[in-house]
Amino acid sequence: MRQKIVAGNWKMNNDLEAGKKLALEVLEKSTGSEKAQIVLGTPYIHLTAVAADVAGKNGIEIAAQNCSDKASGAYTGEISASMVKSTGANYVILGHSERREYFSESNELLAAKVDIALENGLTPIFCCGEPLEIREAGTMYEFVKEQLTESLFHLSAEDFAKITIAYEPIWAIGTGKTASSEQAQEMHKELRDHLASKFGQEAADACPILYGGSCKPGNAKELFSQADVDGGLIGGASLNADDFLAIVNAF
Ligand SMILES: O=C(CO)COP(=O)(O)O
Repeated sequence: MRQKIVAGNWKMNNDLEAGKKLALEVLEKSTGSEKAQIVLGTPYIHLTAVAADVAGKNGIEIAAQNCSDKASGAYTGEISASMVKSTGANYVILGHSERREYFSESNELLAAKVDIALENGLTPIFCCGEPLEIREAGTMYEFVKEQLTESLFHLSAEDFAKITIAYEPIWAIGTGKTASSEQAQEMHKELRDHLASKFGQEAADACPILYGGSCKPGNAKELFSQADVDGGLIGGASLNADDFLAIVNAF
């Protein structure tokens, strides 16, 4: 059976003290026997402290929200994959639509980020998803498949086996407008078939595909009951430990 994962993406929220408090609250309120892997995606500056406090406890894993496509050197303000790994984080969220939009991250750049994350032992949570106008034009499957093709299809079978995907329709992020469970399932199935066309059915069947976009305690169960929805990437609701754990426990 595919691994179930519920990952919080805190985005640019919480100063260090508030972040540590939130992570400790998630630890306290979790049991270690959740059916889904819990991942906390914190800002860079929180990684070291949060990893020291909670990484590996009750099985909780830590994620960065980005990393550089470069290994090291004169790139002021950047954080490398090896630096992320050295904090105790084992995951990195890559290609979030906010990074694609506000920081001009292209599919090609993201292919390089995926490579360097894998080289450094990080599990990429690779985000994809279409804007509203593409959904309305009805070309969303082609659009999202192309994101996967351009950023992931160069991978070896061995490296592809380490990838987690998060489908996040941009029109559902932070808007309170969730994709219906049917819309999520249809896209996830399309993406899994697309991955199977490149990596084979067995590899595609083993790849966790998470849903993100206004996923809340009230709709998580319905979304997670879909055959190809293997968990969630949670923004707003991950900033509250009770809400976040209610989503984790929707499995
Ligand atoms: O962007 C998201 C997670 O990466 C989703 O955010 P919301 O859950 O706040 O809609």
